[in-house]
Amino acid sequence: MSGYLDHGQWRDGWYDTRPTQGEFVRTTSAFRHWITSDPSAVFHAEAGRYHLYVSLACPWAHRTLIARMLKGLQDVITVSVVEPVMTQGWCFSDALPDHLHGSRYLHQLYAAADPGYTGRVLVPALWDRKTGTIVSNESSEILRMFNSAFAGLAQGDVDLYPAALRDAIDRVNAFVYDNINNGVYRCGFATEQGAYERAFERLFSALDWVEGELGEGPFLVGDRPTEADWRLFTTLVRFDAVYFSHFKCNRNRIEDFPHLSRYLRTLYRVPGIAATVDFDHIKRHYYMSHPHINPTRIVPVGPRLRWDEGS
Ligand SMILES: N[C@@H](CCC(=O)N[C@@H](CS)C(=O)NCC(=O)O)C(=O)O
Repeated sequence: MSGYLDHGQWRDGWYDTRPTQGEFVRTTSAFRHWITSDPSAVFHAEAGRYHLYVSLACPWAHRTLIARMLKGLQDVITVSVVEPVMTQGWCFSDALPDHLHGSRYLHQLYAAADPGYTGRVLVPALWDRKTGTIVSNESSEILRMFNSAFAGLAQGDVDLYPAALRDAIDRVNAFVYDNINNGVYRCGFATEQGAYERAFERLFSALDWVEGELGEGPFLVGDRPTEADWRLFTTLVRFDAVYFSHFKCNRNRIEDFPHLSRYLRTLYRVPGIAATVDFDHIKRHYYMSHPHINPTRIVPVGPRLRWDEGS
């Protein structure tokens, strides 16, 4: 199941919510180097140098895969995908191998990057072949690096973080992260009724707010999708299939919000995006990796989702 590294040694274990009255508190990402386009920097953008480890189930990793695809960095950044169901945390298999090191578990790479590492073993993780370490395991920063540092190597010319919109994007991101991206986890991983209900109220009042905003304009900021939209998208696309039932986020489905559901369809239909969404991985990961929430580990068959059909 899930666990963590304790001075480089794997230990099984879940998040301890006792000190926070049942509230889930996300741990901060440990590897925070920054890749730049400056050739004299230790970590500079180069084709074939960096390798991205992702889970197709994970909404945070999904952001980085979307940025890689929209920027046209598929030939520049190589990828390994972990198995959706955790064993010793994230793992690899013959079908889904670690293309770079042939490891069995992602925690082996964390221990290789830092033999004394203590903490959770998270995706996404961006590995540097040259220095043999993890450059970053913070999705928001990997997304920004793909957008800016790698722009000169990119096939696509889309800018996900345009200079003129940065303040507005940062404001929306902070709100969406606290209340929605992390909000669904706060609902699902709460271990006391009060903590769950507080997260639930915040989540749905935030979705109501976004619904209102999307009644005024097609995207969160400006008239084309920016990173703010893609960061929201990875939560919305999982919502009706997983968060609604598994995480008890069940006041409404996204399908029940006219503007949010229209917006979700629009983003899903951007060329290349549907191929980054894997419902088999998404559903098997959540329903099978959290036995304290779903002890039978049965994966629901539904719901029927119709984003790629007519609106
Ligand atoms: N702040 C991180 C969060 C990443 C994260 O929490 N990833 C989850 C998967 S959705 C994970 O790897 N969890 C494994 C664990 O907690 O043991 C980011 O945005 O990159």
